Amino acid sequence: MQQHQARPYELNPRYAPSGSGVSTGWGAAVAGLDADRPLVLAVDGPAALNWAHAARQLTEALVSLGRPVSLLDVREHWSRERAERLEASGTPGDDPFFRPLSTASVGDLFDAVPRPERPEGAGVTLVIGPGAGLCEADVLWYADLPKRFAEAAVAGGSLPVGVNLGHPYAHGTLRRLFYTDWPVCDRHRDALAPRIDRWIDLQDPSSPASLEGTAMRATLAELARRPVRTRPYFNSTPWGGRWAADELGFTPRAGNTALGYELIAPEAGVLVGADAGAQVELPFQLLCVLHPEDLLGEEVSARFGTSFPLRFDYLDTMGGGSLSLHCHPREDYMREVFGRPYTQHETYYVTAAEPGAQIFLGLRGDAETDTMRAQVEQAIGDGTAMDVEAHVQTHPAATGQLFMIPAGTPHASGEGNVVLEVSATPYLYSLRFYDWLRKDAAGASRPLPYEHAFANLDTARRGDDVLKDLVQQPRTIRHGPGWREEVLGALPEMFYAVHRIVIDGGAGCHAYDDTAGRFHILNLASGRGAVVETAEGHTHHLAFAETLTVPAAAGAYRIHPVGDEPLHVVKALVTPV
Ligand SMILES: O=P(O)(O)OC[C@H]1O[C@](O)(CO)[C@@H](O)[C@@H]1O
Repeated sequence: MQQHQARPYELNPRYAPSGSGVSTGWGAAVAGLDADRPLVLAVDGPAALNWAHAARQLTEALVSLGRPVSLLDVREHWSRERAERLEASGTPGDDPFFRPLSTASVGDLFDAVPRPERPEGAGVTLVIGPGAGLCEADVLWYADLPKRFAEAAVAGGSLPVGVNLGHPYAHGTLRRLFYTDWPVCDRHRDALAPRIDRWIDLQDPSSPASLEGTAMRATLAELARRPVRTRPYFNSTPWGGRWAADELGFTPRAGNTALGYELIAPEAGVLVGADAGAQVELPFQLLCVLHPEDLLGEEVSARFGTSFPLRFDYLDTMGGGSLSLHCHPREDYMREVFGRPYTQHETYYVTAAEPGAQIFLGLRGDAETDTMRAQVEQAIGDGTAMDVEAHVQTHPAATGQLFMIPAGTPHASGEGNVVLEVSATPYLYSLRFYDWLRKDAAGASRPLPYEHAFANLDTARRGDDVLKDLVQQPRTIRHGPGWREEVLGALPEMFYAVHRIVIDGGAGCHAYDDTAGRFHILNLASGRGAVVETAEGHTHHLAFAETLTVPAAAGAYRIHPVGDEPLHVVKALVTPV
């Protein structure tokens, strides 16, 4: 194996496309169209995108080639009444926080899908907007804006991007975005994926980057069989810290680095291209949709379909505050009330901690729910601080310790921590009890859906059982010369386990593993660098704090340390039933 040098955390992991390369500009995209015949060109994509700007630019590019354009904006054909009915009903209509996941489709927006007129000569009928791909067209393009842009635009009330599906000109809401637009638009995109002729990334609207559909699918087919890293980013929250800015080089938009999206599959993207000037960000989800068995493995995909079930993210509270005290929905509540097939079990692995830092986890033996509820309501009512430690246990945040957080367990990371969350994928269901009386600049608190929280609070596991069940000690399950694999945490009610591969370091020392037909996720939690080398000969460098997916199809692999230092590699996998 070739020698690797340690390198810093890579903010933009990028993979070469298979087949044709990434082009930039509308001119390059339209140059690939068949010039000799009239065309109906459909450009589909998510609701939160500057469609008017894209249509203008694309029209100009076509006209400059001497092609007359007539525009059909499918958003003008959406029915208002139908748009109202996209949201699922189920949770009480006035639940201000959550909605069950919508099971509607983009097609439900139309009384009848419009029929584009066939142009003549060199003419192009340009059909744009979410649902354009349902129209009869000669060519199908998909224009995308990664979800973080939609969330920022909706949260910041900025038009024209910050809208909801079905309401193209009005300010959108996050509730509608998360629980209706995203599931509906994602299903639509996934259904189109096998026949998209060009993927267009509109992160830089003045210079769209695009990749031919065949090259996109060939690239995804390759990546589904070899180790791959998604593009990480951090958001900012009232509790965010500064570790990711100081140590990893992130530049947060709003002052702090809080939740680090290492691998949150529904929002994650894979960068494909030669360099930052010519790259497209493809949804990681497309790997699951197009290659579920290669990526997830046969058994896991039979169980979870095309949903990638595990999530790795950071909670950075170094120099920040404590997370809200919250819990997550229990399995049946998640299914019945929120319409998700599996729930938000979590674990916290402490990557780094300041002296004295704590994790809040589990009820005290003497906690009384009625008193806890009274204090939660008083905090909301008159701003009296809740005595959190009278109800919830605190544990020292020791580096390398894993805390298990099955659904229903009250928890929070305290200030002064870098927590690697190794969790089930759902991530939008923080049922908050208490948020430390924090207010934003406008004097508003974050949502406190405490009725949902109490409905899900596990009051049975408390006192000593919390330490016994949820703060487990490592158990070695495999070892070799200079390395061992430990189970850090597993519980019967959780469908995944968290392991750690410890490599002592030194010349020639490496660990070996095998996906055995189920994907692994690896994170270098300690050490300067590692190289993952698969049996097929693919190698992937992993620097400190980076997260890597090893697809099921990768099979056997080795982990080599870079340099002589010992390594800790956190590994998660779905456990066999
Ligand atoms: O509600 P808070 O304080 O922002 O907590 C962050 C939330 O983000 C997560 O880390 C991921 O969804 C949850 O564990 C937690 O509920």
